[in-house]
Formats: sequence, structure tokens, C-alpha cells
Amino acid sequence: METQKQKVNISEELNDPDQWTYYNEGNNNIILRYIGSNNILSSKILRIRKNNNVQYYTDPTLFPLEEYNKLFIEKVFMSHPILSKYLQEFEYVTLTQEFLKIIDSRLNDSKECDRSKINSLSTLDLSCPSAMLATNFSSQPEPTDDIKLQKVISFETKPKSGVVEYVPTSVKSYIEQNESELQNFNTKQDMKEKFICNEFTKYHIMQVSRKYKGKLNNLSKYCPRDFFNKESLSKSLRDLIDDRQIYGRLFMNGEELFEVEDDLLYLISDFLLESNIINAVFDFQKFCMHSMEYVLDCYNKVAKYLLDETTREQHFDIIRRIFNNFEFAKNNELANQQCDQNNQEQLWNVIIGYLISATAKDFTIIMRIVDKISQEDIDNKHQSLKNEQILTYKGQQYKVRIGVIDLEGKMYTKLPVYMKEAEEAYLNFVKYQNEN
Ligand SMILES: O=P(O)(O)O[C@@H]1[C@@H](OP(=O)(O)O)[C@H](OP(=O)(O)O)[C@H](O)[C@H](OP(=O)(O)O)[C@H]1OP(=O)(O)O
Ligand SMILES: Nc1ncnc2c1ncn2[C@@H]1O[C@H](COP(=O)(O)OP(=O)(O)OP(=O)(O)O)[C@@H](O)[C@H]1O
Repeated sequence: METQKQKVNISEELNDPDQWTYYNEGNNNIILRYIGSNNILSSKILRIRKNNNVQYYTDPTLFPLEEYNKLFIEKVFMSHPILSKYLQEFEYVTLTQEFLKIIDSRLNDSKECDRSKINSLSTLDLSCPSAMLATNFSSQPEPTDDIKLQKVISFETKPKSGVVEYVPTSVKSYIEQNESELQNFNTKQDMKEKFICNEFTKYHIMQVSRKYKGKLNNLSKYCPRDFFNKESLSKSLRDLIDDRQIYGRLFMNGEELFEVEDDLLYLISDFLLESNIINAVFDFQKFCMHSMEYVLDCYNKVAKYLLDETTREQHFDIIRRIFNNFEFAKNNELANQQCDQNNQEQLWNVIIGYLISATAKDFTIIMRIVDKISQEDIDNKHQSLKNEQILTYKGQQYKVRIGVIDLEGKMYTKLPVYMKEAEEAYLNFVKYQNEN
């Protein structure tokens, strides 16, 4: 049991800016790594919200965000026997204004942190004192790692959607209505047929769309369907790393690796397969197989009720009920039903089911591997972190931490945005094929 004194100390260390260093960031959060000596905080990172999305967080039709994420994690993802083992362990902590302000000013100082690889350089949301304290999966050595003897390897991948995604009807109509302008596209028979029959991955469509917009130089060789197939997993890892995009990155003792021997890829594939994490992610990606258009129609039926305070609360209660009674098999069936368009509960079952899939299509799997582990590590494995295990490859034992990060449930208000983005991307694909 933690004593009151320990808690006070943690709160002090937690809010001590000198104990934290900038590590990385995504569009929505800044990640700090702990560099102090407190045992409870070592092997932790802090994930703090950025200020670029304040408008989104204050939308009154949103279900309360922290409750929503808690429901997603505790009721949905924890209901899966495999995924529950690998969910990033975290707790929400409260940070002081002073701490946030100091970190914020450091983020603006290029000498203190290099943020050159990041698209949106926004800084912290000072109005949000709540942050996530979570397990560290980076390859930066921790106090118990001896980097003169050991290698700390970290592999991070966002495998994206491995399931069928549908060409929007509006894009199919565009092709039919513009036959003569799309002559070049129409002559590429095999490609056109594959496209119309939904055989391309959304990932490939997005890549081509980015290239069409001039935001990408080289199309990726990676295909998410290879990742979700054990026969082609190691090939997909090679493609991910060769691509040098953000979807697959490998680090050793804090440095990114670009030249990777096959054996290291086999070791990573082996651990991914042994842990069963890929199948678990896939179970959630295919949770709802309705097209986005169908789900958007369902959402449009309920969206108007969210504008009014009283009916909104009734709908929030339906959402709560669905999450609180969540059972994987039962909800999987409900999420794929053709629902009665007047039945609010059925509509929400489909919408929430789709959002579960959408969340899993944006998961990041992250794996931290330490080689040449000591007998002490092996003997202490029962005391290790939740996500940590000892795995064997070619007779050698490794300490392996596997986690799934980016667990925030996608919100229903994004459905119209998703639809617009998909229409734009699929249309760009057609235009690109026509012009090249
Ligand atoms: O739509 P996609 O497939 O491009 O995915 C977006 C991601 O793009 P990428 O993985 O780089 O292709 C995008 O990733 P990046 O910020 O580009 O790394 C986000 O994860 C985004 O999620 P959210 O809207 O911020 O919750 C992701 O958006 P949604 O999952 O909300 O659609
Ligand atoms: N627990 C962790 N351990 C190690 N590295 C982490 C951890 N959490 C996040 N990171 C690093 O920080 C990066 C950004 O984190 P995260 O994906 O949580 O941010 P985000 O803003 O939510 O991203 P997005 O742009 O997808 O919304 C990750 O790609 C990863 O490299």
C-alpha cells in the first residue's frame, strides 16, 4: 500500500519539470519521458494534451470525453482476453499550472527540444490539467538497463486497416458520369475492376491521394493485409521500415535504425505472433463491417437529438447502457445488423460498433525488447510490469514489453468528417490514375 507520504512525493516529482524530458508527440498529445530516480515513476511517460483541438473538446454534443474513453477501455477493450493483456497501463494524473507553463515554454525553445519532424507545432492545452501517466515503451535506456552490455530495441507500428473498406457511392457515380474525361482511368481495366470491387486497402488509397496532392514523394510498398497475415508478416515489417514513413519505425538505444538485418525482423515477427496481439487488433478492426455511408445514415438519424439538452441526455443514457452491457459476441452481432431506422438503441449499436472498428484501425502497437537479460530479471518476472514478459528466440531470452497505445475512442461527431475525407481520397485516387 502506498503511504500518504509516498503519494505526496510522487505528486512533487510528477510536477517537477526537471524530472521530465521531451520525447515525442502526435497531432493531439505531447509525450514526456521520466528521467528522475523515483522508482514508481521510472519506466513511465506523461502524455499531455495539446491546444490544437480545443474547439473539438468543447463541442456540447460530445459525450463527456474522459468517461467515453474509460467506457471504451474498461468495457470494450478489456472484454477481450488477449487485448486486455496488452492495453497500455495508465492512470490519469493532475498536473499543476506551473508545471504545464514551464513545459509549454520549453516546447517553444528549439534548443531544448527538436520538434522539426512534427506537422503541427501547437503546444500544451493549459486549460486541461489532466494527463495520462503511462508505461514507457521507448528504446531510451532506463536505470535498470546496462547499455554497455545490452541492447534496448523498440519497434513501433501503426498497421492501419486490414479489412475491406468501401468505395463511396459518390465516387462510383463520378466515374459513371465522367466516362469520357476518365479515358485513361477506364483503359486500366484490371486496376479499375479492383478499385470498384473494393480490393484496394484504404491505406493504399490514402497514399495515392497524398501523392496526388503533392504531400508524398514515394508510394509505400507496405500493405496492411500482409501485416495481418502470419505468412507475410515479416515481409510487411521489412516494407514498413524501408518506407521510412511513420507507420513502422525501429529504434535501438534511442537512435532510429534504417539498416535492419533479417534476423531482427524475424525476432520481431516471432514475438508479435507469439503474443497474439495482431489477431486481437484484427478482431476489433472487423467488429463492424458496415460501410461508412450506412453508419453515417444511422448517425444522421440520431444527431439532431444531440442538439437539445434534454434529448441529448436521453441519448447519452443509451450510449452508457450499450457500453455498460457490452459483450463482445452479442455486440458484434448487433453492430452488423441492418437496423430499424426508428429504433434509437439499434442505431447507436451500429454507430458505436463502427467507432470501435475505427479506433482499432488507428491503434499503434509498440514493443520494447531488451536482450541479454540477467538471471535476476528472469527470477523477478512475476514482479514485472503488466505488459512485460520473458520471451525466447533461438534459445535466447528477452525481456519484452508489448503495448497498444492510442486507445482514445473515436467520437461519433467525426463520422461526417470521415465521409468527406474518404470521398476526397477515393476521388483523388481516380484522378491520379487518370493522369498517370
Ligand atoms: O484517417 P487516416 O487513416 O488518415 O488516419 C488518421 C491518422 O493518419 P495516418 O495514420 O497518418 O494515415 C492520423 O495520424 P497522424 O496524426 O497523421 O500520425 C490520426 O491518427 C488521425 O486520428 P485522429 O483524427 O487524430 O483521432 C487518423 O484519423 P482517423 O483514424 O480519425 O480517421
Ligand atoms: N507509452 C509510450 N511509450 C513510448 N512512446 C510513446 C508512448 N506513447 C506515445 N509514444 C510516442 O509518442 C508518439 C505520439 O504519441 P500518441 O500517438 O499517443 O500521440 P497522439 O497525439 O495521440 O497521436 P495522433 O497523431 O495519432 O493523434 C507515438 O507515436 C510514440 O512514438
